[in-house]
Order: sequence, then C-alpha cells, then structure tokens
Amino acid sequence: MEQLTVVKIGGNVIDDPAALTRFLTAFAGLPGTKILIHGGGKVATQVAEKLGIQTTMVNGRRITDQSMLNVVTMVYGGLVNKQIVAKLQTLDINAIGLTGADAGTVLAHKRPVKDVDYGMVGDIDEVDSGRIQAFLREELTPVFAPLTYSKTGDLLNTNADTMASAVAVDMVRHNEVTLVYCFEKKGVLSNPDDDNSVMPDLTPAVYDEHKAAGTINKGMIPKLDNAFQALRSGVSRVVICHADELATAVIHGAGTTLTL
Ligand SMILES: Nc1ncnc2c1ncn2[C@@H]1O[C@H](COP(=O)(O)OP(=O)(O)O)[C@@H](O)[C@H]1O
Ligand SMILES: CC(=O)N[C@@H](CCC(=O)OP(=O)(O)O)C(=O)O
Repeated sequence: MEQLTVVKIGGNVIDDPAALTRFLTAFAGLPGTKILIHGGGKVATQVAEKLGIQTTMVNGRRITDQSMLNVVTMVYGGLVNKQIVAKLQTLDINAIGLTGADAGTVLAHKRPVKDVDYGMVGDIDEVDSGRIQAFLREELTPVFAPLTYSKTGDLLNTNADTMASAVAVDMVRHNEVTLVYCFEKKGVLSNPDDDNSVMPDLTPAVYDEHKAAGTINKGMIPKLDNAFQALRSGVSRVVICHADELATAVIHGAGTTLTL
C-alpha cells in the first residue's frame, strides 16, 4: 500500500509567519503523498476580539454561535487556508484548499446540547476518503480548514485535531498512514515547565498517569485522545512533534511516538 502522511499544524505556529514558512517548507519536502490539516484558533480569537466578539472555550472547544461561525468561516476557510495554499504553490506543491463541505469530503452533525450548548460545532459522521484519494491521484495536495458541513447545509466548526484524526483513519482504506501533530513544543513533555522533558514514546497507561497528576493538561488532552483513537483505528504511526522537526520526525523519529 502507498504511504500517506497526514500532518496537522496548530494555531500557535500559524500565528507566527516565520515559523509557518519554515513548517510549510518542511511539509513541501516530505516524500510521497501528503495531506495538511490546519488549525488557526489563535487567529480566530484575535479577529473575533477586533470585531467585539468574545471567545469562550469549554473542554478545548470553541462555543460557536452564529457570529462566531461567521468569524471562523472567514478565518479558517478564507484567510488561513488560502495563505497556506498560496505559499505551498511557491514551494512547488499543487495544493487545493478545502473545507469539509468542499467536494463533500467531511460530513458532520451539530453537536447535541447536553450540559453545554456548543452552538455550531460539528461532530464528524463521514469522511469521503475515496474523493480525497482522487485529489491525490491528480497530484493535488489537500489542505483542510477545520470546518465541516451538515446534511441541512450548515457549516460547522470542528476541532482541527479531531479533523486530522478522522481524515487519517478513513484514509487507511487506501494507504498506509502516518499521522503527525505539529505544534510549538518538542513533543509531549513529562514536565510542562521543562521544554526539554520530551517523552520519546507514550502509552495509554502512562498518558493516564500524567493526566491524573496534571502534568498533561489543557489542549494536550483532546489532542492525545484523538491521537490514540487514530492509532486504535488502523493508523500505522502517530507522532507529536515541534513544527520545526517535521522532516526529522517523519524520517528518523523525533518528538513523541504513541504506542498501544
Ligand atoms: N505535557 C504536556 N506537553 C506538551 N504540551 C502540553 C502538555 N500539557 C499541556 N500542554 C499544552 O497543550 C498545548 C497544545 O494543545 P493545543 O493548544 O490544543 O495545540 P494546537 O495549537 O496544536 O491545537 C500546548 O501549547 C501546551 O501548552
Ligand atoms: C470546535 C473548535 O473548537 N474548533 C476549533 C478549530 C480550530 C482549531 O482547532 O485550531 P487549533 O488547532 O489552532 O487549536 C476552534 O475554533 O478553536
């Protein structure tokens, strides 16, 4: 089976133009077929604030009312996605920018209201990996914004880590998939105050211990839940690493590799 690398890039890197350029250059240089999923939460928060719209996050998810949905659609589906696509074109990657609504690639439903009303937040039902594979066959590199669509024709805001995991899992039908989460730290740290305390590998049991001790917290919890879910669902390798170490992580191993 052909190798495929699915890469997710987080919002703190997207917010730093020099770091984003370094990352995209490394992404462009990866061997074989690849897909990029980007976040952009930090930029969305800044733009919303300029428009007088306040951000509320619950369990790492953005409460998305209609005005916030308009902001994230403009920021993720427009500004961030198209800036990345344009940059990749100059790096000789024929990128095609997509939301989950484009070509019907990622269908979701609005998250039901239980304790929290997240508003227009989407939980993924279906990824059309056959369609994504068709883009790859045409030598196009899909670049996904973290937006999905519903059967009722609404756009929905979906966490980018979740989107990366769902796309990677469905692509297992066609490829041997490596999933890499890139962000601004060197990997999963055993001590969040020490940037050099990277754990080279991580099992669910050790993850649970760190979660209980509070040394793995905040955004790292949903990231790792998504990452372990991908590994359990047939993705061959899942790595969490610094954006500057993407090439090393894919080829030789850097950052944190998850094992079951
Ligand atoms: N043990 C840990 N190791 C690394 N990062 C951690 C850890 N615990 C919490 N974090 C936090 O998790 C964040 C990554 O999650 P998130 O902000 O959702 O990233 P992204 O922008 O990639 O989506 C890091 O910026 C860091 O502050
Ligand atoms: C529902 C939900 O929370 N969606 C995320 C999508 C962006 C994202 O995940 O961006 P990062 O990877 O940069 O955090 C949000 O709006 O913040």
